[in-house]
Amino acid sequence: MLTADQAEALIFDLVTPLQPTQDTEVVALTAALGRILAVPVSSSLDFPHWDNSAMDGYAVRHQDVQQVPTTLQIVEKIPAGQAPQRTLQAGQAARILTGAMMPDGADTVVMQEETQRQGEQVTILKAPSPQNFVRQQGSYYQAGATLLPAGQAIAPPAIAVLAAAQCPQVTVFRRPRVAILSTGDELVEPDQPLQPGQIVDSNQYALTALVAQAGAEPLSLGIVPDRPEALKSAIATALDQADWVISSGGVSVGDYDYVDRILSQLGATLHLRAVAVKPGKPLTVASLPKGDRTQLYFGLPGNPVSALVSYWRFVQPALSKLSGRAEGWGPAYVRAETTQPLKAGGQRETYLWGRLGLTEQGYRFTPAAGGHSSGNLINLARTTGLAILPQGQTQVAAGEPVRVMTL
Ligand SMILES: Nc1nc2c(c(=O)[nH]1)N[C@H]1C(S)=C(S)[C@@H](COP(=O)(O)OP(=O)(O)OC[C@H]3O[C@@H](n4cnc5c(N)ncnc54)[C@H](O)[C@@H]3O)O[C@H]1N2
Ligand code: MOO
Repeated sequence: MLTADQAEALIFDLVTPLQPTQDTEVVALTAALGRILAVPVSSSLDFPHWDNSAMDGYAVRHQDVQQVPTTLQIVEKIPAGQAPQRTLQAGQAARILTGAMMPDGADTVVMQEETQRQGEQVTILKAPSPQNFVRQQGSYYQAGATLLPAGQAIAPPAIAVLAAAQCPQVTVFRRPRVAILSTGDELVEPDQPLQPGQIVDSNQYALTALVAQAGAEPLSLGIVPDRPEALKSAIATALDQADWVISSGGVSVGDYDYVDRILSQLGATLHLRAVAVKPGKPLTVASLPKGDRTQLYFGLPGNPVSALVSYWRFVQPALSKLSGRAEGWGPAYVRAETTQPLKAGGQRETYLWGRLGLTEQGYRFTPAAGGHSSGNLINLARTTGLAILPQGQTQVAAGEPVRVMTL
């Protein structure tokens, strides 16, 4: 059985990211949050666009103000948004406001607090250094410079950069489409009355939300009964309609665990059937050709916690690579001090869910109350981290460090 790291590497190798030549769309900047840039964005402008003042004060010629106090004649007032009208001559100053364009002839700004005004004259009280408070044209970046590389996720500061660079639209990767199905005769929708032996299909809803959160487009295909023909046609439809497919349930060794067999019948190559982790040991990863690309199928275990942990650990990073992101596919890991003892069986790498908090003394991990059964979905809702005990380790004492996967 592969370790989690081996499985992660194998899965990454199977992923061909969306292509900038064919998998893109143009979206308005207002709809670009969270999308992945498909082509680099470069600037058509210098930034700042022209020399401008960083302060409210007076634009002067540095050579005029080396000996202070000295009094200059004010020849113009330049508010932001207005082009200066005159070239500054010897002995002259221009009243200038923050962000306003420097007049020709001026090279230095003296802030208002270091001057004294009398009518149309200003006395400079303190000698400034050359270019004082002047933001030089092109000093932040120059026309032609790359502002944002391809593969970057567009966060709010990037939106500001794109707006400033006059990009009202951007070319981004399309959202990958991920079909989701739940297998099991025992499953019912949340609004249905429960008969003895039935449970609600929570995985469909959890996985749909997770896929949407990852920036992909979820396609919820509902519950499929444990009948091979029904499952085969549902999986075939899902493969047809989506880039990738995620199912939950039916991947163990039970009498109704048909997923792997059906994938083989559909011509898929099975790469993985189990990983040495707890929860989430059964995990089917298969690939199929579709046109000139490869589709992936993830068969997650049915237990609700196992399904989510498997998704976080193996599917989400792969989806991140598929989406065109250039880096940062996997989750972030931190070292945290556990506030309570942690226990594991030791046979498989074990993931214990709980709350990860950041204090001034560093990260703290508190395991969920009520135990770590892979069927106990309830205490997963407040989880923000998964503490990882390596294979062979059976406990961590309170106050000791532990590796935690952030969620
Ligand atoms: N003999 C063995 N039995 C099991 C093994 C094993 O190695 N040998 N592995 C166990 C482990 S670990 C897990 S995890 C489960 C995974 O089994 P399946 O993926 O085949 O899942 P099911 O049997 O269909 O369901 C397991 C469990 O989860 C509930 N479930 C299923 N789907 C959903 C859903 N959509 N929403 C909420 N809950 C769901 C289901 O009712 C079962 O209780 O196998 C062990 N068995
Ligand atoms: O791996 Mo199963 O996921 O332990 O419950």
